[in-house]
Formats: sequence, structure tokens, C-alpha cells
Amino acid sequence: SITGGHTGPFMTSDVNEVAGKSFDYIVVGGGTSGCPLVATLSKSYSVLLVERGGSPYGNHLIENESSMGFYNVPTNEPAYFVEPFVSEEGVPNVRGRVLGGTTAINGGFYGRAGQDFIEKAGWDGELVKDAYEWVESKVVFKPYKLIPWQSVVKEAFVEAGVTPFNGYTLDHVEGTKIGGRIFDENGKRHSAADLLMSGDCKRITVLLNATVQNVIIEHAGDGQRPRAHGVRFIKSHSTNSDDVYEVYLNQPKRTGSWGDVILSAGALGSPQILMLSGIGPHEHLKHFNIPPLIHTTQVGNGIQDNPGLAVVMNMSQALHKQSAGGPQVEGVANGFRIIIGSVTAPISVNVTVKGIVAKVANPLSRGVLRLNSTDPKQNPLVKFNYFVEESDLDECVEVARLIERVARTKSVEMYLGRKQSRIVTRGGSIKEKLKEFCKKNMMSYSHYHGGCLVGSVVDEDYKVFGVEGLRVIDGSTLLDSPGTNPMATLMMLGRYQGRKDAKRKTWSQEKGVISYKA
Ligand SMILES: Cc1cc2nc3c(=O)[nH]c(=O)nc-3n(C[C@H](O)[C@H](O)[C@H](O)COP(=O)(O)OP(=O)(O)OC[C@H]3O[C@@H](n4cnc5c(N)ncnc54)[C@H](O)[C@@H]3O)c2cc1C
Repeated sequence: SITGGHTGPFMTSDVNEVAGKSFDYIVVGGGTSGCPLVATLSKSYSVLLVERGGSPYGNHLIENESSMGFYNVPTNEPAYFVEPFVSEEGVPNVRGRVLGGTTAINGGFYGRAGQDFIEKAGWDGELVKDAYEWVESKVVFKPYKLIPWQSVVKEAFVEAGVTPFNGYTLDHVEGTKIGGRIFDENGKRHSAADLLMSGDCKRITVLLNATVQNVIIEHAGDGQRPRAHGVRFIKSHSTNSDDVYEVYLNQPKRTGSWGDVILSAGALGSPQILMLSGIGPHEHLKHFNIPPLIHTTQVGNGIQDNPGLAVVMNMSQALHKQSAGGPQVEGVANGFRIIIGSVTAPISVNVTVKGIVAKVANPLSRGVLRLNSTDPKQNPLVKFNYFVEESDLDECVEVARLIERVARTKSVEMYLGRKQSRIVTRGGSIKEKLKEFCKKNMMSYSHYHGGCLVGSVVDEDYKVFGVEGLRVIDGSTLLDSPGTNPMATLMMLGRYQGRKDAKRKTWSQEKGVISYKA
């Protein structure tokens, strides 16, 4: 079933069940931040969630840890739950296209952001703690036991100097740790979609397989700021792009107050929808004949990705047989500047490879996102500008050195039965050579974020500057990488902002509402 047998919210792919109706809130994108946000808002308001993908439930490629990574086979099939994209510098990447968003396709490793990140974001520490705990009580699990490769890298990280060993912890602490994960002891994935079940299901409507094209924004005409009134969407899998549907926000009686349209469509999706709604650089929008509404060069700016490296282990055939699995152990090294982990990834049925992967935790290079087309189903153009800041390349050299140190530890040698040959420093250990190695072999760690930065595109309440009733809550708003893996903090953010809204608005208690009609 669409909810995997859970008693969940009403879910439909039938646009006619939703078109023309109105809700207190409309959330666009049922991903990492969107699902906890909807669940939380539903305690006080009626909420529509519009998601371009389908349901994750019953899909064994999503649900089973042992299938993890099979989806990495690039496909341009439009209904597939993994959407590939390639940055303008030619680096391949993926994004989730399914309820649960990227938590339905990711490695599932869960770790909170550090205190300094929370403080810099200006969030309320107590509310943040409550929000993390809420998420953790529902979808986060302590590894039942470490799989062999994870036990080996745990020892190897410590041997390579990633110390101390911190045991099991969800905190962002220096050294080696066993972290949380969204796979339970049976290897079943619990994506952000599961969080919807914790909402008031009677007040949640989930529209699947519907792609939002733009936000409906109207000028009041009396000197007031323009206001979001609803969204326009199309069927994700229809070839007839002329069929456009609308859905609206409620306006409570007697108050001038409205709910919001909230974009939670991720670092690629949210800036794209803002531009398609006329909010962005005017020259760029003009090029696509999009009626400009608010001129801001900031939308799409500041997008970032963490460059990383991966080394695949040279090993015997017998070891190839272990089933695939997500990371359980992570190292926080070089004064929080490097994150190191490992994977067991499938390359075909019954054959997996083992690798060590690491990323530059806080890159300084920033890129830009622009439209490719007015079709919301097309990926926008993204340029991350990897290594445009020389210091990121210097950090990548340290990443390379650390990976090689780990790969050549006794712990790894004993397990694999052979010493790993030099990979990174084969061409010489001179820094310039290592920089070349990094440029040639860098990969994305898929922790990309930014594009609707707090302070530039949205204010500290995540409201889009210049428009009433429009907000963005997802990875596109992050000013910096949380350093560690971002999923925990983005699920927390959805919960956190939902709770802040419950405090901010009391109008929902009113019975009567009048619906806005275009
Ligand atoms: C392969 C991979 C492995 C990763 N591993 C980890 C890990 O182990 N641990 C970790 O912490 N992080 C990991 N990450 C990163 C993490 O998963 C993401 O940073 C995070 O999930 C992004 O959350 P988000 O809410 O910003 O976007 P998403 O979760 O991607 O949500 C966006 C949602 O919006 C929908 N959407 C987009 N456009 C539209 C539209 N126009 N209309 C309707 N719906 C729309 C999408 O389908 C999607 O469901 C990984 C990422 C990848 C790609």
C-alpha cells in the first residue's frame, strides 16, 4: 500500500482530489525537511504536501539496506526515484525524487550538528534539542552490530590517528565514533516519509506525482507587499504540459493573517521554483520570458558542495560477496576539517566493493544555480565552483593523505589479507602532485546545500524577502555545511520551524475560513 500498511495521512496521485481546494499551509516537497514540517504543522493546521515523486513504501530498492546503491545506475527514466544530475564542471550527482526525498536514497548515517553551527544559525538551543530528540525517537537507530568492514575501519581510523574513539554517539565530536542511522536492526530504511505518521493524519493531504511549477503570487495593489496565495502544479508523468492545476491557501475570517506556502524542495528545487515564480535576477528571468516579480540576484547564489575522494579497496573475491550496507562509523579529523567514512557498495548482483570515502567538511568555494528551462521537471544548471578557493584544494590534499593512511593501516591489511598499494601518493607525495590528484579524482559527497541562503533570500524566520506568505525550509537555506552529514539537521529544521509556527500563529483555532480563489 502507499503507506506500507501504516495508518497514515490521506495520499493520492489524483490531481482532481486536490485541485481548486484550499488549505492552511501548502508545503512543496516531501523530503528531509518537508515531511517533519508537515507532521508538526498538522497538529494545528490543515496541510497539503505536494511531492513530485511517488511513494517509497513497498519499493525494496529504497527500503532494504542490502539494495543500497543499486539505484546509482544512472537512468533518465522520469518516474525513477533517483534523479541524476551533472554539475557544470562535469561532476555526477543524484537527488531524491520520491516521498522521503533524499533520505529515501542516501547512506542513512545520522549525526547532529555541532554547537557552534547551531549558535551561528541563531537557533534556540532548547528547541533544537527537542527537535533532534523528536526525530531520533521516530526514525533513528543505534547500529545493531557493526558489519565486518565497519569494524575494520573503526580500528583503522583510530590507528591512523583519528582519535579518541568515542563509542556510540549522535554528537559531532572529534575522533572516531559509531553513529546513528535510519536503518533499523532488520536493515529496513525509515525515511523522512515515516515522520508523517506522527502528525495529525486527518489534517494532512499528500499529493504525489505532482510537480509544482510556480507559486501563485498576487499584488494587493494598495502599496502592500505581494502575497503568496497558492501554487500551480502539473502531473509529473503527463506528456501534456498544458494541464496546469491550482491549489490555494485559506484565509481565516476576521484576521488579516494567512498561512504560508513553504518550499521544501531541496537545494536544487527551491531556488528553481522561486525563479519560476518571478523571484530572481530579472535579466535571467527575462531570458525565459518569466514575468519578473522581485528582482534579486541572490536566488541561486551561494550553493555549495563538499568535495570528496574515495578509494576502492583491492581485495580477494571472497570479500566481494558481503552484502551492501550504509556507513556505521565515522571519523571527524584534522580539527573538524575532514569527515571520513566508508561504504560497502554493490557493483553488480552479489558483488560489492569496499571503499574509504572522505570529504572537506567546510569548503569555502561557492557556486551558482540558474534555470535551464521553464519546465519544472528539468534539472536547473548548477555550478559548484569546486576548488575556486585554493584553501579547499589544500584541504583536499589532507583528505587524500588521510585516506591513504587509513587504507594502509595494519587493521585494513589484516582484514584484506594484503597491503594496499599506494594510490594517492603513487605519483609522488609532493603537494602539487596531490593537488592534481584531487582535481582529477574529486567526487561529490552529495551534501550540496544553499541557493536560498538565510540573510540573502530568506530572513531569520525563513520568509522570502519581499513576499508575504512564502517561506523556504530545507537544505537550500543553509549558510554553510553543518560539517558533518546534513540529514539530521535538516529533519530537525523541519520539526523546529513547524513548532515555531505553532507558537507564532494562533488564528487556526478559529473555526470559519474563507477560501481564496484566483
Ligand atoms: C547518495 C546520497 C547519500 C547521502 N548520504 C547521507 C548520509 O548518509 N547522511 C546524511 O546525513 N546525509 C546524506 N546525504 C545528504 C542528505 O540526504 C541531503 O542533504 C538531504 O536529504 C537534503 O534534504 P532537503 O530537504 O534539502 O532535500 P530533499 O530531501 O531532496 O527534499 C526535496 C524534495 O522536494 C521534491 N521536489 C523537488 N522539486 C519539486 C517540485 N517542483 N514539486 C514537487 N516536489 C518537488 C523532491 O522530490 C524531494 O522529495 C546524502 C545524499 C545523497 C544524494
